[in-house]
Amino acid sequence: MEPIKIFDTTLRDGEQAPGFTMRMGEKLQLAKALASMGVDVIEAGFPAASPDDFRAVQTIADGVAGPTIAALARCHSSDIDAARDALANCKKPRIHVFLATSAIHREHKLKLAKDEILTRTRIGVARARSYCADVEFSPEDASRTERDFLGQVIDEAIRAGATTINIPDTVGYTTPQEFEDLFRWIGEHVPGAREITLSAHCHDDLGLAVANSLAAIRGGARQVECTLNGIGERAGNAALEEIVMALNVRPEEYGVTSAIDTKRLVAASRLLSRITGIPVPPNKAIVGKNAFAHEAGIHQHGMLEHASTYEIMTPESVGFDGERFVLGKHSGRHALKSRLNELGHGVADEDFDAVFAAFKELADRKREILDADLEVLVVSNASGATGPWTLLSFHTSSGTGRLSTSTVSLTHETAPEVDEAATGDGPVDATFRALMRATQQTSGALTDFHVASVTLGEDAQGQVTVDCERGGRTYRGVGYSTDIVEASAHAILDVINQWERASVTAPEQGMATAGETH
Ligand SMILES: CC(=O)SCCNC(=O)CCNC(=O)[C@H](O)C(C)(C)COP(=O)(O)OP(=O)(O)OC[C@H]1O[C@@H](n2cnc3c(N)ncnc32)[C@H](O)[C@@H]1OP(=O)(O)O
Ligand SMILES: CC(C)C(=O)C(=O)O
Repeated sequence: MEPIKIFDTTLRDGEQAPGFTMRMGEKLQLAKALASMGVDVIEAGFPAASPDDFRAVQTIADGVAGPTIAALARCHSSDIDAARDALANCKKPRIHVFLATSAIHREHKLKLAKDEILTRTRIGVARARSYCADVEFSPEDASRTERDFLGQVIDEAIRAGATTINIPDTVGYTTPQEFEDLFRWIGEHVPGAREITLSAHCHDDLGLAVANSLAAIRGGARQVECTLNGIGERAGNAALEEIVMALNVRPEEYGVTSAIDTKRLVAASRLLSRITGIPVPPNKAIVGKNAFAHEAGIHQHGMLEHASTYEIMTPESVGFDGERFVLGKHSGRHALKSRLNELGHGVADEDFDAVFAAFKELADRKREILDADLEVLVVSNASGATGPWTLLSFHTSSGTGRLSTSTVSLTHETAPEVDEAATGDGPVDATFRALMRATQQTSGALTDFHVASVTLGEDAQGQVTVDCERGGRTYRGVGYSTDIVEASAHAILDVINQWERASVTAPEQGMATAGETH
C-alpha cells in the first residue's frame, strides 16, 4: 500500500464559508485535534487576507507539532512574503501559491492572457521556493482549464520549484471518470509530474467531491485536500472523514493508506461543530448521530444476529462511544484528563484547573457529563473570549399576558459590580435589554436566536447562538447552560464583550472581531 497525504483545509477553505468564522483559540484547539488525529498537512489560513488570519497561521505554525503547516498566497509578492513571515518559526512550513488558469477566470476575473499566467506562475512559485523547500502550486479552476494549457502551467510550476501540484475542481464541476482521466493524463504527459506529489482539491456543488477525490487517487493523486464535516465554500469541500473511511473500508479499490487515527474522527467532527455552532446533520456519513443507528425491525433483527449485516464498519472504528468511564460529580482530575485525551482535546496544564472547575460546576447540575458536554467545556475555555464583562447572576420572571422582567448582576475587569433590570417581550428580550443597559450599550439589535440541545435528557445543556447587528455588521455570540435563559444571557454577553473589545482596539472604525459573521 502506498501512503496518501491528508491535507486538511478546514481552517482555510472551511472557514471561508459564511457563518463558519472561528476565533484564534478555537483554531488552535482544532489544529491540535487535527494533529493528534494524524493529518499530514494543516492549511492554517491565508496570511495576506487579514491580520487575524496572519496571527492564526503564526500561532498554529509556532504551537502545533507534527503536521506540515501550509499558508495560502496569491501570485503576489506581498502575499508570498506574508506567508513566509507567518511561517517563520514553523518546523515544517509549506507555502501554497495559487493562480486561476481557466479561460473563464483568465478573461473575466484576472484579465490576463495565457503567457501572463505562465509568467506569473513561474515568478510566484520561484519566489516561494526561494523561501521554503516545500511549495505547493494550485491552478485554480483546473478542471475547466484547456488541457494543453493546464499541462503548460503545471510544467512551468514544476520547473520553478513546486514540490506539490494541486488540481482544484474549484466549482465542483468535474465527474469521477473525467477527473481520474485528467490525473492519468497529467502523470503521462507533463514532464516531471511523476517526480512531484499530485494532489486533488474537490468541491461539492454536485455532491461529487468525495467521489471525485477518490477517482483522483485512482488516477495518481497522492495527496487529497479535504475538510472536517465537508465544510467549505458554497456546498463545501470533500469531507475528510468520508475519504479516510472509504480508503479504510475499501483498501483493495484504491491501494493507498492514510496515517489518520480513525478513532478520533467523531471527536474532531463534534469539536468543529461545537466551535462553529453549526450542527452536523444526523444522517451525515461517518459522523452523524444516526450513522450507526438502527430502528427498523428487520435491521435490528439482522444486527442482533450479526452486526456486519447492516454495518460496513464498526462505530468504535470512528470513535463512537464504546466502553468508557461515566463522568459525573464524583469524578476526579485523572478521569477527566484521560477522557479529554481520548477525545483528542488535550488541554494545556496551565488551563486544566479552569476546565476542571467548570466541569465540577456543571457536574453539580447534571447527572452525567457526556462527551458533548466536555467539548463545550474545552471550546468555552479555548475561545479565550471571556471578558471584560462577566455575568454574576440573573433572575427573570415571565407569564401569560404580562411583560417579562429580568435583573442582571455583572462585573467588569476594571469596574465594580453593576446591577440592572429591564422589561421585555419574553425573558430573552428582557435579559437582552437589561444587559445592554448594564453595559451602557446604546446601539445594537438582536436579529437571530437559535437554541439547540448539546445532549439529550431532562438535564441537558442548551447551546444558544445569537446574531446581533450593529453598524450594518452581524456579530455572533454563543452561550451554554442547563438553563436556556442563562445560556442566552451568556451568548448576548459574548457579543457585548466583542463590541467592547473592538471599541478598545479600533474605536474609530468599530473594527470587525473574530466573532463577526457576514
Ligand atoms: C478558490 C479559493 O478559495 S481562493 C481563496 C479565497 N480566499 C479569499 O478570498 C480570502 C479572503 N479574501 C480577502 O480577504 C481579500 O479578497 C484579499 C485581502 C485576499 C484581497 O482583497 P483586495 O485586494 O481588496 O482584492 P479583491 O478581493 O477585491 O479582489 C481580488 C484581487 O486579487 C486578484 N487575484 C485573485 N486571485 C489571484 C491570484 N491567485 N494571484 C494574483 N492575483 C489574484 C484579482 O484579480 C483581484 O485583483 P485586482 O484587485 O487587481 O482587481
Ligand atoms: C486555492 C484553491 C486550492 C482553492 O481553494 C480552490 O480552487 O477551490
